[in-house]
Amino acid sequence: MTVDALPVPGPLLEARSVERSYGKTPALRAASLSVTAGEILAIMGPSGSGKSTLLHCLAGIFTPDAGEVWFDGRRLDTLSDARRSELRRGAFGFVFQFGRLVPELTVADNVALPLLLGRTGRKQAYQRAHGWLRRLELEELGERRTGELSGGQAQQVAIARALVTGPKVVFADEPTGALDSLTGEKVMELLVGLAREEGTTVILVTHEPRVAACADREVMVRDGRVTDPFAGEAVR
Ligand SMILES: Nc1ncnc2c1ncn2[C@@H]1O[C@H](COP(=O)(O)OP(=O)(O)OP(=O)(O)O)[C@@H](O)[C@H]1O
Repeated sequence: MTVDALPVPGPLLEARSVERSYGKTPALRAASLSVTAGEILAIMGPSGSGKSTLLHCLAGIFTPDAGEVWFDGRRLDTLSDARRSELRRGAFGFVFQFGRLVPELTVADNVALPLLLGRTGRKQAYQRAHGWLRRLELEELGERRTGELSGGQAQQVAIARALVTGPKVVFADEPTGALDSLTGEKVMELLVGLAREEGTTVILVTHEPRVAACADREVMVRDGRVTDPFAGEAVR
């Protein structure tokens, strides 16, 4: 065992005293958080408190200025950019507020894309993409351009794209933020239902208590620190 290896089982993903600033603006101050495999966690907190920055650090998109991030028994923040990108492609899926689908591509292309960017062959990538679209009852949209979708349809396609690689963790940053509340609820039910079926961990940033209520656990970020909203104390 190397110094940078944790015994397994342990937390699947963990931030340890993570600090991160934008220039002189501190966004995270000793933020600590740990998530177990299969858990659905909601991160809440006021605007500007550091939620998105924490999500980006956990996902290995940002590297912390100080502190550590561990994933599946390995130190994530000290990996090279190339290794972190590879790990993100294979083990993580992402759902963003506005779907962020590629408008020049069809729905099926968008869902197949994470596989095509990895090492999956074209035929298999499209088979899997169509399989997910069937599962979501969206198959008839496969050849449409994403600009022709409603907001709710676009988020469902984004969920298919996030899950198509069979990720261990899905990061969702305000996934219902651009939707009306009924559509948002349906999108959340879909995401949570599929994650539970697949055993996928979900880390969800949201402002909406109703969305957070779908999670197994809620934490609050305030002034760059993670707290338990019920205990009002820092989370270990
Ligand atoms: N690119 C950036 N450049 C400078 N400051 C930034 C940048 N991104 C975020 N910040 C600042 O860092 C702090 C935390 O921002 P972050 O986006 O993580 O908060 P948040 O809780 O996700 O906010 P919101 O709920 O409004 O999306 C804020 O003070 C914000 O103004």
